[in-house]
Amino acid sequence: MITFQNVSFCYGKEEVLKNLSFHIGANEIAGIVGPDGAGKSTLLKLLVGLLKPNKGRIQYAESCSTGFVAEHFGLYEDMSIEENLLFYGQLYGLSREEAKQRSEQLLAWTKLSPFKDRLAGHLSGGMKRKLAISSALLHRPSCLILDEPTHGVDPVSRQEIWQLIKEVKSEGASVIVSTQYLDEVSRCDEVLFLHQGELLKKTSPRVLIDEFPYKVYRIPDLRHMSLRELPKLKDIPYVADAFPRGVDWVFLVSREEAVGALRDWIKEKGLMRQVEPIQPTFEDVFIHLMGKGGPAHDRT
Ligand SMILES: Nc1ncnc2c1ncn2[C@@H]1O[C@H](COP(=O)(O)OP(=O)(O)OP(=O)(O)O)[C@@H](O)[C@H]1O
Repeated sequence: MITFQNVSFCYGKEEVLKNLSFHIGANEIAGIVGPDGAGKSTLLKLLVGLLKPNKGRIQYAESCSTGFVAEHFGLYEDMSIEENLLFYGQLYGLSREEAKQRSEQLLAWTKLSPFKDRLAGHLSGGMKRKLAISSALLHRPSCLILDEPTHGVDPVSRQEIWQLIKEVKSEGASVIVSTQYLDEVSRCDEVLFLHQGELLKKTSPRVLIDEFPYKVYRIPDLRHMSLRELPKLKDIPYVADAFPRGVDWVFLVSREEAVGALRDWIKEKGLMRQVEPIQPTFEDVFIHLMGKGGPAHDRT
């Protein structure tokens, strides 16, 4: 559907996207994941053609049409939900009948039907977000592009937004969606990890977890332990990384020998704790990828 070939982008002299190459297929949900300032919004603006690359090429399939919802989108706040939808339908060149039919479908998908006469200015954050996405879907684009659609919305709306994304996919379209929430990665077919303008990895969530080269262990509840101990533990042979998560400490381990050394440390500190194996999460994978500055710098 869309192919990036060695694409770089600069704001002035600052290069914020660096030599990105990837392909997004038809009927695929692609998640763009990365911390603040990684370049997610810039990448999406290139995808919709709002910005042009300084280097490289972006190629679109002939059938590709896009719908876009920016992170800070605009709605006509003094118009009702239904009026907003019909108005966008008009902007996209739909007949009133077509716009009405499509609006009804979108209102059902988003569960906004009972509120269709409410002014957009009087909606909750989650409802506004769903209306903005619906407005971008009136013309049935083959590729829907969403910049952080679930940022700051309540958990129920977040669930409904992902349900809507699934409906869009079931119609045959692709969805490209940026997020800071790593738990949303599992909902995507492909995930692109961006860090400081570089693409660290593009793969399916399952492969990401399956190929993670470390076993993950946890020592529970070390809230009273000084964080100054962590670097010492990172220096244990075959401990690839160690970091706190909540009150626990988490360890990425490349060989089992490291677990024995962690148990020795627990004994030495006089603690009653176990070293417990746990499933790697997308957060573990991402922290590890970022810490290593990408696969090219990987060490085991
Ligand atoms: N219009 C602009 N002019 C100059 N620099 C910009 C502009 N927009 C973004 N940047 C810079 O480009 C880099 C990437 O920003 P971008 O907004 O694409 O990242 P992001 O991953 O979407 O982050 P966020 O989640 O905070 O929006 C950041 O360093 C940002 O300060």
